[in-house]
Amino acid sequence: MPSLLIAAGLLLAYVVFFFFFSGPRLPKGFPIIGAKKTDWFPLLQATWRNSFNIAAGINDAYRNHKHNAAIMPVMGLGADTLIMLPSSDSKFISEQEPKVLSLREVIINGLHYRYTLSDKYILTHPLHKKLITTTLTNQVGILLPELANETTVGFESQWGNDTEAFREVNVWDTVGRVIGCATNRVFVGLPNCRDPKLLDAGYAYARSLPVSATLIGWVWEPARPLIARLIALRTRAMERRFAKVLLPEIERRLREYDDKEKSGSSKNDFLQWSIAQAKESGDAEMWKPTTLASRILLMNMVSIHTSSMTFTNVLLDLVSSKPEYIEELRTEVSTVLRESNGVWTKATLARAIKLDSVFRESARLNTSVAVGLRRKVMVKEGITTPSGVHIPYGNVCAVPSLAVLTDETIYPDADKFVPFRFVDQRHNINTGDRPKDHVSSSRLSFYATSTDYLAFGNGRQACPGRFFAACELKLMLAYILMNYDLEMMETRPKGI
Ligand code: HEM
Repeated sequence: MPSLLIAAGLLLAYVVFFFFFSGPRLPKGFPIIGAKKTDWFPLLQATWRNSFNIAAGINDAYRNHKHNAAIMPVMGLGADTLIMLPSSDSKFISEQEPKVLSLREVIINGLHYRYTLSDKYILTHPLHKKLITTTLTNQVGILLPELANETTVGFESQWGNDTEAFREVNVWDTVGRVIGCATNRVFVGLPNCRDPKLLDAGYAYARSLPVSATLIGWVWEPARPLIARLIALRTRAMERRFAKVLLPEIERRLREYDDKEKSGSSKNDFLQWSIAQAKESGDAEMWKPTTLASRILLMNMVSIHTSSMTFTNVLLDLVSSKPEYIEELRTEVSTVLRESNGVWTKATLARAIKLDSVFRESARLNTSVAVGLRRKVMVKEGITTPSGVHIPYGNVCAVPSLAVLTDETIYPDADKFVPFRFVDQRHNINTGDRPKDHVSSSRLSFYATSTDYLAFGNGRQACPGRFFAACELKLMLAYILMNYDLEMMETRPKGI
């Protein structure tokens, strides 16, 4: 009995410490989303409710606190407690530089990279972001044939090429595999991109990381250096496994780079660009083989799950809609391809506006970014937003993006999948005798962000990989449409 009492006392002390004394100073007087008047521990009980039904919390924030801020306690979003701002503050947040409001700090803290990633250098020197925005985005057109080849090889192996009988496939698993190979074709090239050991380790790391990070988040901070390391053992083992497969290739390329420095390498992939970038920086830490391997692992982390989720959703939306939509898409794809002699180029993809709209619409309805524009306040004096909210240093703010993306006043029939919604909007911009407004029209393409469309975030810290992702995913869907018959489903499987 006494030991039970001691355990209960310790638990209570922990809960009180965790929720009332840990973390940054919260602004006072704000309503708590998810709390009820009858709650004994409003913050604690609201955390529980919000974490298990985040959509309800977000919709509550949007409906009931449209013009004022509220506190949203929730586990696992990069902070124990978010300051949910009215969406009218989205523009202001989007415009802030990382040294004022930082997304990276949210990611690093949320995923507890201090314990879950061995190489800290890539966190303090996130040069991969520059490579994504510049080299990767510029090279996408040149890399399309390789992506197309990997798509064909991937689907033939995952879905087969039986022309007689339908076969049931697990979309998430098979698509994840194809995307893993195609993306790594661009990251590390052949033959490593098809190495199941590399793909499995990258995948396992991405799966175990959020679990480890969530568990670490529950550990009392002073005890973390010890306990967190134990929790992260599996995640770190996956990181080592990934590096083990890639290290021989990295070391070979580093030797080749030094030999051929004057003549240049024949490889055109992310690893090669990272080596060149590291060597140009003159900082030997940057070209340590393990640092380069961790950078590629991080790239796998940020790209493959997001892209697989987006693609799985688009496919499920289409097969649960109308066969006419699929036919319209097939007609568009075959027309644009015929016009470019059967070769995919950036321009060919840009002409497939129905294909583009389907992705934008599906990502709107099924966004994985329920809480958008998460940013940590980095300035000691805190920030004051245009809506008049003052957020002290160290807090994490956000906006209810899921609710914005399904707001009837912005997107009529918001709960419905309307695949060509953005094609119609583009036509409305360019009807009549007015000169064609290509700029406004392109603002409705899949990768375009705005305060009303936060599937890729928005502003200075929006997803840098979205141009690449959009090209890769559209190419893959076009392939499926032209090479497979899809059996329609009566009910759209629920996203979990
Ligand atoms: C459909 C697929 C994808 C989706 C839905 C997606 C979504 C996002 C979102 C919502 C953010 C946060 C932006 C913000 O808060 O303003 C983000 C950040 C990021 N994304 Fe993506 N992403 C995708 C694919 C990719 C790919 C393919 C890459 C790499 C090639 C990538 C690299 C990154 C990086 C590095 C960041 C962090 C940016 C920073 O630290 O400032 N993403 N992504």
